[in-house]
Amino acid sequence: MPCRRSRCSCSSWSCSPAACPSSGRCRCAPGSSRWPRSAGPPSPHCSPGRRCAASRSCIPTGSPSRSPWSCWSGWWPARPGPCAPGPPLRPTRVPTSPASPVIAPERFIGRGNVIGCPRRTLAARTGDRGIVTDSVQATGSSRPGPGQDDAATGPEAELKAEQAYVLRLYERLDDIRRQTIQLRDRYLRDSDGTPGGRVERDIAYARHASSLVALNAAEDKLCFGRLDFEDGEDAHIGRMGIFDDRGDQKQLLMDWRAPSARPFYVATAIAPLGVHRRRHLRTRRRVVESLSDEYLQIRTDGEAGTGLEGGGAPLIGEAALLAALEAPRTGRMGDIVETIQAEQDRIIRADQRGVMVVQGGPGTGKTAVALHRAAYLLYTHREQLTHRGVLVVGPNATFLRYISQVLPSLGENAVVLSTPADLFPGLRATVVDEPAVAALKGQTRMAGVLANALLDRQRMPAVARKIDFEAVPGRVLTIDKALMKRAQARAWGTRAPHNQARRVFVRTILDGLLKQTVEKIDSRGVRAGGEAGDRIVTPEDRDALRRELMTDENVRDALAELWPRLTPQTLLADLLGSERRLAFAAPDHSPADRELLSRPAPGATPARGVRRVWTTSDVALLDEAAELIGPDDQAERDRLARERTENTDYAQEVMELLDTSPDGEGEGLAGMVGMVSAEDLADLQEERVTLTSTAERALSDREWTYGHIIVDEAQELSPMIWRLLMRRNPLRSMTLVGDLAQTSDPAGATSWGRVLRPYVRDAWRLEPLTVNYRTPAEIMAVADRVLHRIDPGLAGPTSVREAGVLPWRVRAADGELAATAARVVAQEAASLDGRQLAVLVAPDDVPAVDAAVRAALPDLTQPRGDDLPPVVQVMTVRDAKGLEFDVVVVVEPAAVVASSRRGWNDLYVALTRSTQRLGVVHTGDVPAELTDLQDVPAPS
Ligand SMILES: Nc1ncnc2c1ncn2[C@@H]1O[C@H](COP(=O)(O)OP(=O)(O)OP(=O)(O)O)[C@@H](O)[C@H]1O
Repeated sequence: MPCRRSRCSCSSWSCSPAACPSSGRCRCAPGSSRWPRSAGPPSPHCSPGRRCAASRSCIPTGSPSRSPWSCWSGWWPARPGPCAPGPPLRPTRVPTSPASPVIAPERFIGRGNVIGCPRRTLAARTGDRGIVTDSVQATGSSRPGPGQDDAATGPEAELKAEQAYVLRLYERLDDIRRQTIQLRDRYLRDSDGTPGGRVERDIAYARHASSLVALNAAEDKLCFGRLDFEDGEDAHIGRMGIFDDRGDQKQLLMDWRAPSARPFYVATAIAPLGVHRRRHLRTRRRVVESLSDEYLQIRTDGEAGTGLEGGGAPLIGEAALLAALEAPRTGRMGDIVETIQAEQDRIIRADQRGVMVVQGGPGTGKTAVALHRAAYLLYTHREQLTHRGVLVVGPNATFLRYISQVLPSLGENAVVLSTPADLFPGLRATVVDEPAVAALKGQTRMAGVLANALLDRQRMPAVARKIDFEAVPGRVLTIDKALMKRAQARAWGTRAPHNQARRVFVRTILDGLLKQTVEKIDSRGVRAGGEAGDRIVTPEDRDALRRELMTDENVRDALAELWPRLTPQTLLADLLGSERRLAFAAPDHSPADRELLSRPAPGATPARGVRRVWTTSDVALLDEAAELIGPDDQAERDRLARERTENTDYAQEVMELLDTSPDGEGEGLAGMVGMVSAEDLADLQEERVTLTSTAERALSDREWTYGHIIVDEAQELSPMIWRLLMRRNPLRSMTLVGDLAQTSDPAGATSWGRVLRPYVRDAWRLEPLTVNYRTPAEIMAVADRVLHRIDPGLAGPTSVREAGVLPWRVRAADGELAATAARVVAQEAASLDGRQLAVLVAPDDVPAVDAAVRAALPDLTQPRGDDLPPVVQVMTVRDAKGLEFDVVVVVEPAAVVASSRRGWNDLYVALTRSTQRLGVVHTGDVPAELTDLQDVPAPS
């Protein structure tokens, strides 16, 4: 029998008042005697007949395409098991000791000459030995053009030979481009005009147009490497595969993602993989500017000679790598396809199945690796992934703009980029909750709160509901408690989400009301002298009565009251806006927490007619609510009907316009009038709509499931957002990149195991990144002290290079913080030469510092063309997440630390954004970790 305690949210068939805990609220606990054993009506907390392995209670999710049940903290596990406690909260840094099994066995083995590098890598400075590098740079006179004399010898000859080869590649690229354009245009011309032909034409056109985009993307740095093998073979490596169109159709250029190109990124002198020489080509447009060679044999004849015991990181293509790292930042991230390092390559090419976590400190290339992995997976599993799409989630819109060029530059456009806040179609949440509210809304128990909120809307009143219905004798119909309960039980029995289950609820109530109506009419007939058992109401009358009941306003009102049709927005807005509903749905939250939940975000004033301004933390709640409620089919049908009418009306207008237009330009179309109906034209319009790209369809469909999901800054996501993402990827093919030491979101992660266990148990793999490519060693030494403050057990990544400049600090007089910061920034800006500078401040200091810096540097604080950010920007650390700048000035670090619960993590992030120079401006004391920064006087 169902639980009958008045405030019990369990509704389980196996709970009886006697078995209910004395708390007054019955909770089915896994394995307890109250845990239901036989199938009964679904309850928001119990899953019939099964034990939950991962949580104390479970809720139905109801989407037929997915697992029908999910735990509060994840999906219903495939196999039942015992509840397991999570791992300790303490962030666990990946081991960096040589004994670690996760570190590649190859060790770095030195280098020879590096020409044109202003500074040497730390590994070079420590005198490592092994791979021998030679570089050749083109002089103005040595750059050969087509048909130029090739008589030079030695390095110059090499350069000329490469130039000739590269020109040949570009010729082929031009050929392929021409052919693609011809094909594309032929499809346009030759379409047979039938609806099928038009669809075929559009698909072919889209395919060739996208190939053309990829071909154009390959134009810059088409070829960047070459491998010479010990057996005398060689291969050029580049952005795409190119084959000769003559003779034996030999491969001229190998796509960097092809398996055979792998030695370019991982071969070392210890494991040369058959490679004798690795060559990096630096090109500008179609001109080869320089070459640098690494010989992967161990020398025995000189200083750089033998021995494998060098220290430092296993760098590949050091000259090219250093050139890339020393280059000024542009405000947009670039690809690293020429200089991917071995530990990064391993991650990029890893099996797409399962969940892989890439944990690495600042600047270790997590973002770069994640994006190159997307390109690699699309190349390797093109069919599957273009169809289902790849989703890349980044922390905010600024970050997405920052990385937006990387995949297009690799020729890949079929990727959906989104912030967590944009993952609920049709909603653009920009308002941010207070940290305490965001932390609460991010907790998994909010799933239970929403399930309770829904249950609240499905509760039946304690008294019968009377309905005024004209067609029945006495004009009154009654929905009594028994009928309500029967309808409720049948609706629950469908295990469908709320809106779908409503159909069954409504049908049951209507059946009951119809029965009453018929009985009343029949019994009136008996009273009027008929025989008992006579049927006055014919089957046709029954149908008519049913229709009347369905359309009767009073009946509809009663149904809407008993089992309302809901949207996620109404459910959540009603919940957060009502003390009573919150008290019912969140009984385990303290009154103070419930008050926080109901609090509108600071500065968020709803517009007229809008009940609530949605915040970024509401997105996951809305998605969860949508999962419980299910789509409102009726609303969708109404929308489609409305769209259809609009399209037909529009088409009708076009037809009328053509009919009256004078002959001339529109003649062809005007001639069609009379042959084509407005409906046909409307069909054409709808056809166009269905041909939108995978990315567009995926973004507009909440139930879309992606082939692979990549999450950057994954440590920032709340448990509720993880639930949303897992629903978008039931196959659990995911790459998550992040750094637990950089978590700043109050609801963010402190342990990967804790995040993932509810969804995949322990079946996820950890890949570490250990080398910092961004932050110079001098700055990292300071950041490491802050990291030690966060957790003495953590070790930061090893910087790959020094910048040659020590970090410094300037003390400002009291009340002079903003003005001094502006003077410091102006002084730095004088030598910026187009490089990027960021001023990172605590949120409260942004207005004053921003105003002072803008006043001092009005030109440099304006956005540039091509959607590029200003050269000088003032921002919070949170907004700078994932970004990097040539110069960083941190203003009042103590305020950064004090401004949030994870202030030390924020300071760590702030200190590690710079690629060259770091300065600190402060009034009060700096944190002890920064006291030994070089003290310099304030500029006047
Ligand atoms: N193999 C490489 N070759 C050239 N540049 C690289 C390489 N790896 C990383 N970089 C560069 O190092 C910088 C830092 O990379 P990225 O932003 O991906 O690091 P991250 O680990 O995501 O950093 P954070 O966690 O601090 O945001 C970028 O400019 C990137 O282009």
